[in-house]
Parts: sequence; C-alpha cells; structure tokens
Amino acid sequence: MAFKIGLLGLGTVGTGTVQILLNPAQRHPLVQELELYRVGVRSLAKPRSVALPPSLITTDLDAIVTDPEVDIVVEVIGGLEPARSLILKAIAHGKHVVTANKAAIARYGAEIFTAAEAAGVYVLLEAAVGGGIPVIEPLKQSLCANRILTVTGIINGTTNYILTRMQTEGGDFADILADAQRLGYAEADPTADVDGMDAADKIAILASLAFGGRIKLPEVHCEGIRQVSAADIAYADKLGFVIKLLAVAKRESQLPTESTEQLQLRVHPTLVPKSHPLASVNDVNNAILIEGDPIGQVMFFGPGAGAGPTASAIMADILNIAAILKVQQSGTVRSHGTPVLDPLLACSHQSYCTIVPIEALVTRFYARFLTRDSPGVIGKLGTCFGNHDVSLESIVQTGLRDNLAEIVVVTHHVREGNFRTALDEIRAMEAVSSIASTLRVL
Ligand SMILES: NC(=O)C1=CN([C@@H]2O[C@H](COP(=O)(O)OP(=O)(O)OC[C@H]3O[C@@H](n4cnc5c(N)ncnc54)[C@H](OP(=O)(O)O)[C@@H]3O)[C@@H](O)[C@H]2O)C=CC1
Ligand SMILES: N[C@@H](CC=O)C(=O)O
Ligand code: NA
Repeated sequence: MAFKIGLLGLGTVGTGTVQILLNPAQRHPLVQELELYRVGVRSLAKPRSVALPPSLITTDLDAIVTDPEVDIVVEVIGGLEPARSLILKAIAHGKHVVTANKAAIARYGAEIFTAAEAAGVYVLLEAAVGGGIPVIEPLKQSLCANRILTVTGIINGTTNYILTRMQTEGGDFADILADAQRLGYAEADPTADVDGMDAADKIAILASLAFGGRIKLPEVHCEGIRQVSAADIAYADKLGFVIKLLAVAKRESQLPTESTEQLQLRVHPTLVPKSHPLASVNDVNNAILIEGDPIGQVMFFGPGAGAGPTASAIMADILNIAAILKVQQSGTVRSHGTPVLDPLLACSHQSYCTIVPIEALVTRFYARFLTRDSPGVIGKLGTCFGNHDVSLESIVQTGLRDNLAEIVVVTHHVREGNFRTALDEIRAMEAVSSIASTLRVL
C-alpha cells in the first residue's frame, strides 16, 4: 500500500519535490511506495513546469490536511499564515508533517512540536536549514552523544551568493539580488535574506537542537548585509579576510560543571580569515561548522537553496517517516493509543535557553573611520579605545577618500559594550567626520 503525500505548494521547492516523486528510478526503492495524492496551490491558472493531472491540484488546502487518506503533509508554501494553521490542522488530524518553513518553525516551533508530541506524529524539517545539506538529522542523531560547544554557519544562500559576487566581480547589489531571485534562492520577500532574519530563524532552530532548549527568536541578535560596502570588502581583502554573513550559536560556559547554561546567539556580517574553513564557502553554498565534545570540529557543506537540493532534504524526511510507517504497518512495532515516537527524530524540549545580551559579547571588531587629515588623529582614536579597555591589533591610515583620511582599525577580543561606548565618544570628536562601518571579526 502506498503512503499518500499531500503537498502544500508547487513553487520552487514543491516542484523540485514532485520531480523526484515522479522519477523514482535509481533512487531508494521506498520512493516507489510514495503516492503524490493531492497538491495545494494558490492559483489554478498558473503554468506549471511539471505535468500533473488537473484533478490532483486544488486551491482547498484545508481539504488536503484533513483528508483521512493523506499520511504525510508536506508544507512548502512558506510564510507564517496560513502555513502555521495548516500544519497545526494536519497534526490535529493525525498527519505527519514535513516542512521547509524555518520562519514558521522558528516562531511557532513550541506550539507545533507540543501539538505533534501530543498527537504522536512527526514534524521533520531537514530542508529548513542549509537547504540540501544534511544538518538537522545529523544534529539530532549522528552527533547526539556529543556536548555541543559552538555552531557557526553560513546559512543563507542568497546573501552568500551576493557577497561572493561582490567580492569576485564587484557587481551591483540590486542586480545580483535579482539573479538570486531568478535562481529561486531568495525568499518571496528577499528582505528576510538580506537583513539576516532568514539566517536568524535558522540559527534559532539549530541552537534549539544543539543545546536542547527552546529559543525566543527576538533574543537572536540580527544584522544583515546592507551596510557591507565595496570599500569594506576591499579593505578586508587587503587585511587577509573575506566578509561572510555568519550565524553563531555558542555555549558561554564551556565546562559541564558550570551551573548557568547561557548561549550567545547572533547573526552578523563578519570578517573571516582567508585560512578559515568557512572563508572558501562561496556562491549559494552553505556550511555549518559544529564543535562538540568529544568529536571536535565537523563541517557540513553543500547547496543551501534551490529547487533540487531543497527537495532532496524534503524527500529524506518523507522517506524517514514512510520507513517508520512501514515498520509500524508490518506489526513489528505495536502501539497502544498514541504511538510512541522515536526520541531521536521527534522534538520534545520544554525549557528555554538563556541568551547572553549582545553588549556582553566578547569578540574582535573591524572599524573604518573618515577623519580630518590632521596630525594626532590616530593617536586620539587609540587613546579613546585604550580608555575603554579596547585593545587594538592594528590601526592604519589607508588613504584619502573625499579629502578625508580613511583609518581602519582591527581590535583584539573586546567586550562589545566597551567598543560601542568608545565609538560613541569617537563619533563626537571634532576631527571625526563619520564611522563608515563596523564589522565583527572571527
Ligand atoms: N527556495 C529555496 O531555495 C528554499 C526555500 N525554502 C522554504 O521552502 C518554502 C517554499 O519556498 P519556495 O518553494 O521557494 O516558495 P515559492 O514562492 O516558490 O512557492 C510557494 C508555493 O506555495 C503556494 N502558496 C503560497 N501561499 C499559498 C496560499 N496561501 N495558499 C495556497 N498556496 C499557496 C504557491 O502557489 P502558486 O504557485 O499558485 O502561487 C506556490 O506554489 C518556504 O518556507 C521557504 O522558506 C527552504 C529552503 C530553500
Ligand atoms: N532564501 C533562503 C533559501 C533557503 O533557505 C536562502 O537564500 O538561503
Ligand atoms: Na538541510
């Protein structure tokens, strides 16, 4: 008997998923036991790049998630509503759910997973982070014996694509973003990509899995790439760095004996040393570097967006569920009432993680100043930083821009609050025209 799939959405990811479902040859034999039963869309009139019988397609998505015949609902419509309500309704009707929707999971994960636990169904989301890269399942299963210390990732394909092209060809931001949209990488509203919110959603999901607690999304510090200029990219290059939008989740207390469990959780453009493994992750590729005890460092790398890669992750989740259903059907697993869920696949956190405020963060910074070209300015900047306990690794005048001296500073590890206070004082100095940019350094 085939497992029936109710697919919500036939856009980039939905189409990629249908292409796999309709072409099972040379894939896992279980793919042949899946039946594309209904497909929900917004517009029946829209031309589709996959040929499906019109009777399969409907605009009544409610009817799909409540249909007693459907075993697995695949939600790839995106956005918050009606995605959230449809997922909850599917769960209430005993359906397992597969979703790529990091925005909905990062905001409503607590509600969704609590409902799934009560109903005894799985909600799987491999496609939601890192597109085609297997990272959710490895975190839940292959790495589950580790104490995770840090998760550092390039987890937005659109911004990595934009930064890579700005770096290599110095192209125009708007043109490159339009290319990312055309290639199906960007969200329906690309603001979420460009301003870091998409990466914030994803790091919240990864942190929850890595550190075993729920995350309040507004506590994730989030900066996007709009302020990254061609000048910063050029200076970073001269100093031996590339600029990447990094998402970081880090346990503050590295010792298991320390009682307070606090996390750093942040997304921001970062100067990454060219020798670092994340520096060479280019274009739409994503990479997630995980440090755990006892494994050490392990990096997951691959295509972070696009139809085929994301559909690969969706299909992995569908097949995981189908495999469990098959075992249950064969009678080797008996369940009474609500089925018992596989604890490594399900998600049952109850408590919230504590996030450290960004002012308390200790990190390195790069800053670029435009000042009057007069004697003593570098000294004044250095003294001000020193007064606030901000130790400098380098301070150089790089040249003149618009008749102003351009001074670039790289700090040692400093407390963010101290650095910001020093900047406030520097901004008020008569000789300082502007602080053109500040970026963190890995
Ligand atoms: N694109 C990518 O590379 C990746 C996307 N994701 C996630 O996957 C999800 C889907 O993304 P993507 O495929 O790019 O999105 P698209 O915009 O390409 O497709 C969305 C699909 O959902 C349908 N849809 C949207 N809203 C409704 C609604 N209210 N009622 C009925 N149907 C609706 C649309 O119908 P119609 O076709 O009729 O307009 C369309 O078929 C998102 O959550 C996204 O974040 C995750 C990883 C990578
Ligand atoms: N818009 C996202 C798509 C995948 O999650 C991205 O660019 O990474
Ligand atoms: Na993934």
